[in-house]
Amino acid sequence: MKGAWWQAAARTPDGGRRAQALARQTQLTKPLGALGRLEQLAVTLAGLQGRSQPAVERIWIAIFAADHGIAEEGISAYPQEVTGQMLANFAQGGAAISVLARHLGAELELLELGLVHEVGPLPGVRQLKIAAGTANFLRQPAMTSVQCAHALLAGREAVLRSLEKRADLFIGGDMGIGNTSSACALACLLLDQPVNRLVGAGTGMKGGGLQHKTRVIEAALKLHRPYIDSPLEALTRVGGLEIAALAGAYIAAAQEGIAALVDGYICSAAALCALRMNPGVAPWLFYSHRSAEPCHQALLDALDAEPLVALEMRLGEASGAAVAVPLLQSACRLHNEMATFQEAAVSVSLR
Ligand SMILES: Cc1cc2ncn([C@H]3O[C@H](COP(=O)(O)O)[C@@H](O)[C@H]3O)c2cc1C
Ligand SMILES: O=C(O)c1cccnc1
Repeated sequence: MKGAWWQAAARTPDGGRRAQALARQTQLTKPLGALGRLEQLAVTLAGLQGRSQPAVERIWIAIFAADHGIAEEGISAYPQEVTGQMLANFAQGGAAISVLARHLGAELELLELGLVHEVGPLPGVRQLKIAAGTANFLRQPAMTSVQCAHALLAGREAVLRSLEKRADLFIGGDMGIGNTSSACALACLLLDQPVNRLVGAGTGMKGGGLQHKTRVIEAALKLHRPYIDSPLEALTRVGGLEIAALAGAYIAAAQEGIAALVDGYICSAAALCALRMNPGVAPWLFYSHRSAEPCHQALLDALDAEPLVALEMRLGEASGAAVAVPLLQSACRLHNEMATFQEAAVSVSLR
């Protein structure tokens, strides 16, 4: 698709602010480099936010929920109804991300992109209903190109709303039973790797169940591979509505100039799509955690990403990103509030 919005140039981070922040780090009362990667985080954020005092105070978390047709192949340990039921749980405040968002004082935006098992209107849930879930990609493309474009746009619109509320940081999250199969299929296509090297348990497929999941994804890739000539085509054929929305959000974040913190496995698959669709996205993404899913490391390697924490989490819902936020906040507060050698009358090393 020539001339689509996702191909428009990403913004360039502010090199002047970045250089200023780097200079300030040399003046703070600590041996240079002693705060490790926290120093780099503050310097990078200063460049992205275009301000000498970077901040992560207003946090926007958008959770994209959607069903996956591939779930009918028995590739998840949980039934498809759980997608909608968990969306209701998010809305009622009982899910992991509900707790973490409250803890952070973050805005939690819930978006229903398309369910098979409708849950009816829920307070606080934006219902877009792009399709009744994706089609089963073992038999046909998961999405039409129009559906995929709608989902990409849903992600962009979430980013635009976060900017209206003057958010400092955008976080996307996923909910969709079966989406580890989609993420694995995407990773195999984008990284040109065999399924058995990247496939993982997801919600808990082990032994024969995992073998079955592997065979289903292999068969699906055999069907689609001959038609895949672009990352967008891969996303359309084996992705999910929520994965496309996440990719759209990362691209829009880079175009509109807001830093995004990437969650785990599913979000990293979306981030790799986003980068392949628009390479200017790369500087705008921070990577929060390393998921216990084996495929995640392969994706992180391809993204040249070193996540902030590795807690063996494998939930999704933006939960890994949420737990990493305090690290970004610490980096900012240290950068902004520590005394300089001059202010504290501490001698600078002469050696
Ligand atoms: C109760 C529950 C809450 C979740 N929250 C996120 N996921 C995560 O697990 C699902 C992907 O795993 P699979 O591909 O094996 O279905 C996604 O919905 C993802 O968001 C959950 C899964 C369950 C069961
Ligand atoms: O790491 C993730 O994002 C993940 C892992 C398993 C299931 N859902 C999400």
